[in-house]
Amino acid sequence: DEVSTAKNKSIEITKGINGLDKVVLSQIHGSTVELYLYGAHVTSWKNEHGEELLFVSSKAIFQPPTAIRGGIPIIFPQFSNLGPLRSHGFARNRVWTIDNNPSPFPSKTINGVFVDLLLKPTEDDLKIWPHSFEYRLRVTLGLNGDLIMTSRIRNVDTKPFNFTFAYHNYFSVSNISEVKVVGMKGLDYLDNTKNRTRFTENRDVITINSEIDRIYLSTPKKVAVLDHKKKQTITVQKDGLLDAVVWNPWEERAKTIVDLGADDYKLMVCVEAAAIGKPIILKPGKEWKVSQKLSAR
Ligand SMILES: O=P(O)(O)OC[C@H]1O[C@H](O)[C@H](O)[C@@H](O)[C@@H]1O
Repeated sequence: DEVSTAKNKSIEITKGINGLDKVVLSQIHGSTVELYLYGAHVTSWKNEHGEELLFVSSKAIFQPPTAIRGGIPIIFPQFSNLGPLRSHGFARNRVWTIDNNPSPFPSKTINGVFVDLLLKPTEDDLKIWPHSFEYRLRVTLGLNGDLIMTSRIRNVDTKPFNFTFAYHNYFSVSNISEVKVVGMKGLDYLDNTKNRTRFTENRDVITINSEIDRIYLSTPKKVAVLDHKKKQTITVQKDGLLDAVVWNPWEERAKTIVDLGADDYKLMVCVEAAAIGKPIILKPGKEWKVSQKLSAR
């Protein structure tokens, strides 16, 4: 019964693959989240039945400076090649620290178990991106198994800076042919496979049977991934993040990605909560606060 199966919620700091530091959050009904300090990278999110909801590549490389292929990379301060930095910026390639003394941040999630991580630029980072910032990430596993990620990015410099951002969610799917992405009808998108030409989506439901790489602009707060075979819906609820990226490399492009198994593209879809279309301009002393909540039902 309910009482005898309930465990205590817990947070455990342990070693993951290749001895990298990993945090494991566990909830009383059995759901779990795992994240690496390397990249503040969530690599696992399981429901109370122990079913994995995120995709991680069978060939993922858990070795800095390579970003982990799968899970939830944090894309900051640059999405893709939209600026002078390497693809997707550097937050996913840095070792974050645990913030044991986070600045005041009331947890709205009752009975959530959470960890706070912190990233500040090093001298070398300031050479490639000369802007002082403090990035605080709170990762919360709710009592009901929801995964909530809240980002607070503060400009501690003397000049404004601009950036783009994404929670680059890789979801696990039974087969890409079973997947429907909903919430984009009537929206404009930039097609990354066509030099970011702007088009308008006219489908109610997006099905995927070839390479897709699109930045949907100003989407509703909720977008969803339906998996017919799993009888599962994953909802991405965004707060402060206007855009949503949908990506699947499909067969040919997948072959060019060294850390993606040949057939892995069938088992994943990326639906990312992002701020790309209108880059964020942050003034000195100001903080930008956004979040996403992932639910699987
Ligand atoms: O290979 P990565 O740098 O991790 O990028 C993986 C993918 O991320 C996003 O979804 C972009 O829209 C894609 O254009 C890119 O290919």
